[in-house]
Amino acid sequence: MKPRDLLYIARDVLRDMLRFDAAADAVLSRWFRAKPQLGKTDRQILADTVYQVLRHLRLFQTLAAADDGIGGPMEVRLAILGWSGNAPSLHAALTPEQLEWRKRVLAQDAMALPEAVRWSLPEWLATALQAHYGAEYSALAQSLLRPAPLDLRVNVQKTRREAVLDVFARLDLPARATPYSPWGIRLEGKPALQDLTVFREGWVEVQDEGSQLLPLLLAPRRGEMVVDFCAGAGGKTLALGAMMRGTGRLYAFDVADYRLAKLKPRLQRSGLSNVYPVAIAHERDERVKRLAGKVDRVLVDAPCSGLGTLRRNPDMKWRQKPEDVAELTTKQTNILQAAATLLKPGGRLVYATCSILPEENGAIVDAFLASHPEFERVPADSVLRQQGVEGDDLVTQGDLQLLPNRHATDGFYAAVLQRRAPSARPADVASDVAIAN
Ligand SMILES: C[S@@+](CC[C@H](N)C(=O)[O-])C[C@H]1O[C@@H](n2cnc3c(N)ncnc32)[C@H](O)[C@@H]1O
Repeated sequence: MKPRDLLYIARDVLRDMLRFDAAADAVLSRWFRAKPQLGKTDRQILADTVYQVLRHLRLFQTLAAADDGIGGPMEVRLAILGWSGNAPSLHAALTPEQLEWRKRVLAQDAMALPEAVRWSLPEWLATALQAHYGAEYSALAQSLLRPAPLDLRVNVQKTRREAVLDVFARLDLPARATPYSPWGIRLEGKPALQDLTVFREGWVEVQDEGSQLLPLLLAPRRGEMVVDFCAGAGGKTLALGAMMRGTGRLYAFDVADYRLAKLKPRLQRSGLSNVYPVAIAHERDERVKRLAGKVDRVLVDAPCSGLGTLRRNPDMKWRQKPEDVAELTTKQTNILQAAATLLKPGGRLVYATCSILPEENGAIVDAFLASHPEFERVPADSVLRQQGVEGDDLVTQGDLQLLPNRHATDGFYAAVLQRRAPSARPADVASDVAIAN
């Protein structure tokens, strides 16, 4: 497709996306389906351009409003500023006037603008992050603007990380072991995974390194009864199933059928036979109640604002509002309480989110512990150490706290909780041996 035509498609996609009534990836997929004539490179440029605009939206809108020297609707000017093709395609896409305008606008000194504009954060979020992260706010805000790398998790049910790294080396695809997760591989580029045998055969799955640490905190053992309470498309379910070496029973609950449906092909590739997807109506569903007191370990990967994943989903910062976060915290509280009833005495629960807001994280766990004296917090650093994960900087006030500026992962939070055994010994994490290998 001619770059100039692509620029105007980007304008139309942005017009749709900036209504924020659907997730950006869903809007983009709809456009890809509507425009089958777009080639692979066209799609890449289109995706990179509109995501660049979503990341820097507040800055671009401010800059483009201050200098409207080329006229036309705001969406065209945003697409011009966000254009992410190479130099020849840029010159082919823009008129000389547009090129000149782009150069002039992007050369403006943004330092004079307020930080929240420079880092393209809505005011409420900038205020919340600044209040919680203090001196780290600036580094965090800037790290959220950078695109995320492509991380993979090696399926230990089928292979070892070294074997996959060897395959990538032979294919000349730059890749390296991730620093924290024992199963993680970080790729430099973004190869089409569907074309790779290692992917088709279930040796690897796409999963951010931070997300890989949550199953490690739950540390399920062979033969146990485990529930992934908010399993979605099963990113963490698959890792848990592999840690259990395909033994025991792993229930994958979720209220969204369509998300569980996406787990099915992944399960097939994974070679796991211990996973039981169950669609529940809500957290108090009869199918949940039937397992009360019978489960060894429960993962609650709670529905959240997703604000820790802005590198991948920059639209979330524009779609989420403070009142949505307030609604989510009620949901999180209810889900945590219901999930906790499943545990046997001595059982472990991990409460996790991909949010960086304290009200969805520590505040939920603190309130739960205050009203549930039969539970106690287990220090996440000791659990991680038992699992062979080094990194004291991963844990803040006893809980896992991952941030893109510190750990080059998405933002994740997780607390490890244990239901006290009747003998009421304090959390004896030392007796909790590392996963059977
Ligand atoms: C953060 S996502 C889970 C992502 C998933 N664990 C993964 O690794 O791919 C949260 C999930 O919670 C589900 N959910 C929302 N309300 C729920 C409820 N009341 N009970 C169980 N799951 C719920 C959503 O459908 C969504 O799939």
